[in-house]
Amino acid sequence: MATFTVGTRGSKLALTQTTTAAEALASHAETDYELITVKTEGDILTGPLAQMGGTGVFASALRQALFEKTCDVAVHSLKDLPAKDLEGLAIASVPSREDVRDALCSADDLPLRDLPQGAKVGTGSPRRAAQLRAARPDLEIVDIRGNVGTRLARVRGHGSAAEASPQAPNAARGDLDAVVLAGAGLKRLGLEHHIAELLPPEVMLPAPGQGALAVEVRAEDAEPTAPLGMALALYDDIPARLETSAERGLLARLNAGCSAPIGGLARYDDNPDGGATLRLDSVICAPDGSRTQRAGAEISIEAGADRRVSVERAVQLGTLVAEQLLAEDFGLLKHVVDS
Ligand SMILES: NCc1[nH]cc(CCC(=O)O)c1CC(=O)O
Repeated sequence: MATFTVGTRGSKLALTQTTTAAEALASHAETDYELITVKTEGDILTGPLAQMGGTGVFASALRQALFEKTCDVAVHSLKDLPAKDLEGLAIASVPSREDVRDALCSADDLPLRDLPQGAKVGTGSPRRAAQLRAARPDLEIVDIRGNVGTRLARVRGHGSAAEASPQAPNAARGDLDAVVLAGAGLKRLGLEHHIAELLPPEVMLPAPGQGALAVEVRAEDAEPTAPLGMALALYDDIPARLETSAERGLLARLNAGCSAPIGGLARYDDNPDGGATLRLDSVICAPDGSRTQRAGAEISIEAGADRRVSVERAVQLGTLVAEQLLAEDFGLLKHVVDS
């Protein structure tokens, strides 16, 4: 087939993720690709992320580029995609997932429990802020944003920044005691030496879709007979696809986006009989962390189950868990619904 074009945001993380996906697709399809950098609203606006309102600020320009045929393939961080599918486009692959956990990066590499009383911890995410406050009510949460390097520099100090060498990661200090970032982003950028602690899901439930990529194309290009169809299908990973389908099902039913204080994590585990269990856990937090509401459920997936049926069941699992949260609503849900 002819060369295909792949749209990407300009950040280092986006370029790394997009290149990984493009290389995999090109090798499955035995062809070449061309990268096209697209500027997105999320990269241009500077206000706190949580106040920018609406979902998908990072994704919309890339999707526009697909519709306009500026590119054939768009690679997104799955957690930045709105939970509702968009008519005319298809998520053709969800490749195998990176680490799903949130990472604490702190001065002197202190874990969460050892941070000094009243320590300043930076995050722009209401979900992370609320769960940090629930675990450590004494912390001072500071609203920050920017790319991974900028955020790390708030702890490591500017001269050292994200590019601090593994030999001297603590060469300088910033104005914060710690920041929380997705472990996946740090690992993909080769910055895992900055991670003091990968926060366990019991303490910090990650954002739905965290650590996963979504490869999106125009719907007709996802067909098995389309030039890239087989390559896209080969790049799709069943566990990652089912986990993220459940997590997106949860968000879709709650009508919530990535700036809502909602955590959701599904895990796919193989069973000895050849089948698997898909379990989804979720949390909604009061923004001040004073209350949290949890719900979870699981389904079993038979050996050799049809992929399309399993995806539908995963989405239903998300809906079911969302409805458990809605049924027991203690008034926290009014914080989650995006306008
Ligand atoms: N919202 C920004 C964003 N979107 C995806 C990632 C990291 C990679 C991932 O979670 O897959 C990040 C940065 C972060 O949350 O620290």
